Amino acid sequence: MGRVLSKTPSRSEEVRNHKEQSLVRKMVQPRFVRPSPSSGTGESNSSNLYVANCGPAVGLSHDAIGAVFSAFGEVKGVYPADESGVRVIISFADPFSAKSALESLSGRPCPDLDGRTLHIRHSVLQLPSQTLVNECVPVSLSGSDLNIPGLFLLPDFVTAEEEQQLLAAVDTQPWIGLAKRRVQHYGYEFCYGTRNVDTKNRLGELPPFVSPILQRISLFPNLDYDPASLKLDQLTVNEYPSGVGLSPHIDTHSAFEDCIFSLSLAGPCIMEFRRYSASTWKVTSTSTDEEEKPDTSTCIKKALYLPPRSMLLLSGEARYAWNHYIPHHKIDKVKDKVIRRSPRRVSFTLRKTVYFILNPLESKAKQKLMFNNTLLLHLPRPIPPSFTSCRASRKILSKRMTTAMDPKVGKFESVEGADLNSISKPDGIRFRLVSYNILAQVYVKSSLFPHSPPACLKWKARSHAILSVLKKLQTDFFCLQEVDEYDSFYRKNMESLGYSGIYIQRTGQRKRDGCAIFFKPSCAELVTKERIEYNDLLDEQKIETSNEAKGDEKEAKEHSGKDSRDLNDPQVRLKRDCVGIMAAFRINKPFHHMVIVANTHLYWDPELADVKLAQAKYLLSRLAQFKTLISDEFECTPSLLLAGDFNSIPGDMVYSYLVSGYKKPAETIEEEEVAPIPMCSVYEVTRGEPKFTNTLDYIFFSPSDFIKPVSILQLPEPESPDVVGFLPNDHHPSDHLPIGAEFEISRE
Ligand SMILES: O=C(O)CCC(=O)C(=O)O
Ligand SMILES: [Fe+2]
Repeated sequence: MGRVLSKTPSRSEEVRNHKEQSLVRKMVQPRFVRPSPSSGTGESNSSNLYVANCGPAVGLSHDAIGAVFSAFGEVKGVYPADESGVRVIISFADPFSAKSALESLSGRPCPDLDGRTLHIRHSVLQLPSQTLVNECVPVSLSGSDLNIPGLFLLPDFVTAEEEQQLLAAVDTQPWIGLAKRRVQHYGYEFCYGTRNVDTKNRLGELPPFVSPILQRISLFPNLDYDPASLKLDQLTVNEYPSGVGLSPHIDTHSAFEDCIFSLSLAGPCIMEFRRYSASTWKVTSTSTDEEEKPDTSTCIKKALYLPPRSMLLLSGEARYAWNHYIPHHKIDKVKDKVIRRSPRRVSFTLRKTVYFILNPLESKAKQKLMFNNTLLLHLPRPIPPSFTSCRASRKILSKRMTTAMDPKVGKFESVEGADLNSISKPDGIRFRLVSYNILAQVYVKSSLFPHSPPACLKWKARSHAILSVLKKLQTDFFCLQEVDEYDSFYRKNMESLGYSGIYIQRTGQRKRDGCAIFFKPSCAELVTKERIEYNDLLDEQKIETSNEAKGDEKEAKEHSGKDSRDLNDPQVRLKRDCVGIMAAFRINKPFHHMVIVANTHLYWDPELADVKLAQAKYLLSRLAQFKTLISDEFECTPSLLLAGDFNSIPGDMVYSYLVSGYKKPAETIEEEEVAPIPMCSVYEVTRGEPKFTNTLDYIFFSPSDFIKPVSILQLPEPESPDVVGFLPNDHHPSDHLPIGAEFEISRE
């Protein structure tokens, strides 16, 4: 009788099995895709997650990602979600593991994945009928036939011999593998995760083999552009195998100047162009660089045949108003001919990077330069005594009141027909947002508020009065600052008023208040959120040292309320523990619309105006990135609201910076100071900024054709009896008053 063979595989068998399994895994990759923009977080009983903002293109291998997710259950596979290299599908063995991974990891930085903030949704299974249909757009053979201003195509820009030399040159260089194509970067690396260039890392001069092309470009006919656009310093070489295309996109506005040149080599392709109707392109052009997936009914499409050796120039309208893309086809129809794509097409895309000196995300060296310049140029300005909500400047007497608290709130007053013109749409979405610094109890000491009635400073009376104000305001969103006792008091009480909340506490140990956004789930569904910590502006290695120093200075600070350490040290100066929070909400009725709401509290001290400015810049850079992510992931144009206590008055550097993206170029301060997103203050564009106490708090919104403020919360006149003297008082439980606005969103 034969022996029963052992079932335990040998080591070599194990290795082979593993290899076979990975092969099988690759071959049978399930067709899971990202959920459609209208399906919210996807199918919540799915075992598959769609994870954005991580992948090989940002240096995170599928194995590393799988290891992090396997902490929540058995991971059956990690697959690219698309060709971007920054989105993956995680396939769990069961839906419970998927759900708990989503709940634990989504919307917060993941320390084991380079601190990237993951955006996770349940994935959906793609049905076979949804596979790509080859839509036909008539293909033009010449650039001028397309009739797109700023687009030029020059055939035979290089000779066949030069083409071979260029291909040979890049083939000696290492390729970076993306999901479906390979790339090389010269000058600066283009980072697919952020859709930006890493200006910290100059890779060097452009290689000598492109010099003849650069020379020839300078002789390009029709060139009448700003010479800055033509000092090309970035080259991306793309290699597409047959059938592989490129998704619709507009090259990143904030990363690249106007003129973009693309040389086709080795094989032809069809490049398609699409844009929204003329009335909307201005709006999208001001946003950062999103992949646009518009409603096809309002979109014009054109197609151009790019023969090998031709050079394409996209500039002006062609560069900013039209998305360009290469359909993923193996066969293209050009006029009446059927053209098979060659096994390989290589393109050289040449661009000029934009250099932002004051971008706080740039190199620390530049930050310090900015820092010193600002210090030299900007003298601290005292807050005028009329702005009484700045605690440090409160010196005037008020009458004492001892009666029980009787909170008062203003009414929403219509501003339709005010500066913003359009007529109200009957089927628009309307919602209200209130911003309110509720004054953390930790700051409420009678020594700091000597003129307020002592009874109204007590936590119990004040907290209940605040709740009563919030209840009376009946708004859809609250952006609250200086929220302490979030878990023990506000969250629960707001829940019983029908609100859900998200919260970020200040960093550091000393001050325990933070920023909260409360929203009505009946109005808006929370999709994803991100934390903003302004201590990110610090040079990380040095934080340790400053922390050590902290203990010694603690006592001194407590007495003065100020930081007695060396404020010339940027590490000390920038470490203010201030925070913000931003979130994307989906409003479902009467139609789907995504709204991004950000809430923050910037540093208070007028003497540290440069620090506040650095915080404001960091805030807008994060908001712009978040907006790009949301537009891209949810295929939408979100509206953008930013509220908070900015501790700045109109005309301050912070205020001027925040609205600089909206002003006409002639009005902007200096070119490098322009904010990456257009923002304007809702009070300013309607009734004017309030004359009174709240001139530190603002609600900004990003103007577009489809959002307009329809009412604002009235503020009392300075002489109104309920505000005469000092806040807090019996009618106002904080030293700030709530500000608010109602917005109307019309269908895009
Ligand atoms: O391959 C091409 O010709 C276009 C490449 C492109 O659009 C890009 O790199 O942004
Ligand atoms: Fe492009």
